[in-house]
Amino acid sequence: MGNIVVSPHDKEGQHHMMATPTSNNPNGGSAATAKNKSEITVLLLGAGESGKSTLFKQVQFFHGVGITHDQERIELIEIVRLNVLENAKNLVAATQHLNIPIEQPENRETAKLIINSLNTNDLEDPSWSKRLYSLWKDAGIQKAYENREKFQLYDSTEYLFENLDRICSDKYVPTVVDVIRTRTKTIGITDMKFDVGDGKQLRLVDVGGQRNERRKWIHFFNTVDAVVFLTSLSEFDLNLYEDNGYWRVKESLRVFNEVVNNALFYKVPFVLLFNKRDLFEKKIATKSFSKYFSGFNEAEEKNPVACIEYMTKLFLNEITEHPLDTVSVKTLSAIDHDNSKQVFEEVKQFIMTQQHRE
Ligand SMILES: Nc1nc2c(ncn2[C@@H]2O[C@H](COP(=O)(O)OP(=O)(O)OP(=O)(O)O)[C@@H](O)[C@H]2O)c(=O)[nH]1
Ligand SMILES: [Mg+2]
Repeated sequence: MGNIVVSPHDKEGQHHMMATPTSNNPNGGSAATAKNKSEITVLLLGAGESGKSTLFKQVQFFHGVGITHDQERIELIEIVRLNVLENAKNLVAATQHLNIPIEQPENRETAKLIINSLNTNDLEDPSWSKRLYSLWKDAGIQKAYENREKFQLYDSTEYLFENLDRICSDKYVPTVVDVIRTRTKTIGITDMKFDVGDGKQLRLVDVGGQRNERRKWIHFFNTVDAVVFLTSLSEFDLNLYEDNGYWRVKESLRVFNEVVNNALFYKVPFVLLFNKRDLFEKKIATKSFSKYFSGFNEAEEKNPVACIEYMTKLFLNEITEHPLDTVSVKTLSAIDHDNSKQVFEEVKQFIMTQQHRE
């Protein structure tokens, strides 16, 4: 894999980690306006929190793009600590909504400060590591955490609380894993380019997946050479962040249907990535999968392969207008560096092979 040029074109400046601007064009450089034969544009699509940016960051990392500037480090520290605070706030709020008492008096004090006044600067203090960890271990907070399908909580909550020692140190430097585990909803678009041989470059485009971000997708549809659609396997018991009464799986199927059957994508190589396999396998060990899918055989609900086969059929049934021989289905655990590398390599090979067929 040769040179890499990374160009974040994030109009609203929300998601620009570890990248060096190469263009000021808010539409995303030349490929967005004039199709360049030597450039293969691959669009990452999917609903919010499906893992698009996580995969994008992994691709950046395995192309050698690291955290290079002090300013980026400062921004990342802020993002990681903000994730800690948001998770802590959501957990405390959940104890109130679910009527679960926080057991220890000192943890109740910490909870009050979290809701009323704590900010990210306060977290640059090891005493907060102890206080937040004690709160995390409180029986009341743990009970709320066990019921996390009833409210909104980031997937990396446990990871962040288990790493408070580092995160609340004044010497804290975010690691690659911290960056992969941290959530920032994407607003606008981010892209990167890298050589893929034969004098071609692959341009990977990450967009925001939440409802109000999706109207921006259409701007790319004319220029896309392949689509990678992510959906989270572990969202079967969750509702949307932006609409707490709407089932995430239903949303994901709906968006998939709209995209895969779009006339502009007819014959465009299409990859369906079932992400968060790690979380999914943990979840089905303790939660009933069949409760959410009336057509699924309850006797099979602890078997991940059977569950994934079922999900695959569910998604493939949505395809009415797209030739099935240009669709590939894979599973992924985007927080796993090696798995991401292997799966992305397979995705790339699939797209390149499809390109040669044209
Ligand atoms: N455990 C686990 N967590 C994951 C996986 N993929 C992503 N995550 C986490 O899920 C959260 C959301 O991932 P993002 O990559 O931000 O999701 P997105 O699709 O870009 O979301 P939007 O930008 O809102 O569209 C992050 O905290 C990630 O660390 C996975 O395979 N396993
Ligand atoms: Mg994103």
